[in-house]
Amino acid sequence: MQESDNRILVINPGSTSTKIGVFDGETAILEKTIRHESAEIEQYSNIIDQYDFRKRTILEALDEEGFNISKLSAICGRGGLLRPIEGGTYSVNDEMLKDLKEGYLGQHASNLGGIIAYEIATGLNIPSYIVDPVVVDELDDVARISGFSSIERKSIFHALNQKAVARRVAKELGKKYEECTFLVTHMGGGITVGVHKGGRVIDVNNGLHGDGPFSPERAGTVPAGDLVELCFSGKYYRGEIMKKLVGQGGLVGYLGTNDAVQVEKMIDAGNEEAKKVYNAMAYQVAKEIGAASVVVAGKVDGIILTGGLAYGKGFVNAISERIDWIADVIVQPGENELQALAEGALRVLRNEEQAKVYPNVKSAVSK
Ligand SMILES: Nc1ncnc2c1ncn2[C@@H]1O[C@H](COP(=O)(O)OP(=O)(O)O)[C@@H](O)[C@H]1O
Ligand SMILES: CCCC(=O)OP(=O)(O)O
Repeated sequence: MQESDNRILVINPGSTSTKIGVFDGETAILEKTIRHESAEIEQYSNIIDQYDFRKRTILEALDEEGFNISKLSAICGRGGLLRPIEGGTYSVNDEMLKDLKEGYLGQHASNLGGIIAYEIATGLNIPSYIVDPVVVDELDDVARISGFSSIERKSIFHALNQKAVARRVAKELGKKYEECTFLVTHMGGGITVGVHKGGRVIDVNNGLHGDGPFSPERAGTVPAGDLVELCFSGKYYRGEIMKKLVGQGGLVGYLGTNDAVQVEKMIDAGNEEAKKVYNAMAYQVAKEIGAASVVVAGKVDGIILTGGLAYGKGFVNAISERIDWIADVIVQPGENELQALAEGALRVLRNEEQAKVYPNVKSAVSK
């Protein structure tokens, strides 16, 4: 190991996968994605119930690759649905663990990132961190107003990857991230479209159970009145409705799978329903990007398409042909989250930054 004191394990639990990495300094020596079918995930009623299964998955994967965890110097997990906070690297502390276990702003696999990081790290007597959690909140005030005075719009999105990819593209363009205006679209289990301006994400759809396009496992925006009728129809418990919005929504609801590769195979085999639904998802993503462009009056340096779905050429084309009149479309398939987690931890381990203490300033924003 080049940098003997800086071997970092990074843990990224997503809705359709668990991704892990081991880094020596900035260099990845292991990156692994373990995909989870919706049937495997659906047997758990709460995210916290997935704790043993996800932790075991991680430890078994490390074992298979012959990694000795006693050599680690820190563990960094993807941060979940905490109170709204500014971006950065945070030490996992008791208050954070409490909010992650409860799911302060809701239930999502990323809640497990900090918890698993802490549990493994404590056994090894090393520090644990999270970086740029899904609740990073940099919204302009105008974007908080929903139109329903009892409900405020929230910033829940792929903050870690959106920021990491936007920084990478800015560098490739020879600019600073803070000088650019990008519309960044992350397309994974959930789909979020963020408006990045002056180094802040000033507007974004709530990708969990708020608004925006439907996704492999989420319903996105649904007609509000019809949803209210369904909630009070007596046919469903609260938990069942929530599952129809998150987990069993989107592609899962229509086609029974969260796997876009599978959907593409169904389409190739002549399944017309799969074609219609997949095309509708591309249509909704494009529509959301169009709406986001209006936030900055069309003055956009680039539209970035990223996340697992950005590997799908047909899907990307179906989006691009509707939006490429706005700005150049830059496709960055997959994500940079493992690297971003490692770099966030490294900045602290190298004393370039101090770890932030949770919770901080923005936690006054209402639930
Ligand atoms: N080569 C590919 N072509 C099309 N879709 C893909 C490809 N690879 C992965 N995907 C899809 O991307 C989605 C997962 O994206 P990902 O960013 O890994 O999600 P998450 O982090 O939420 O688990 C899945 O629907 C998966 O099938
Ligand atoms: C909760 C917003 C982030 C998100 O949707 O992540 P996944 O795509 O990994 O589920």
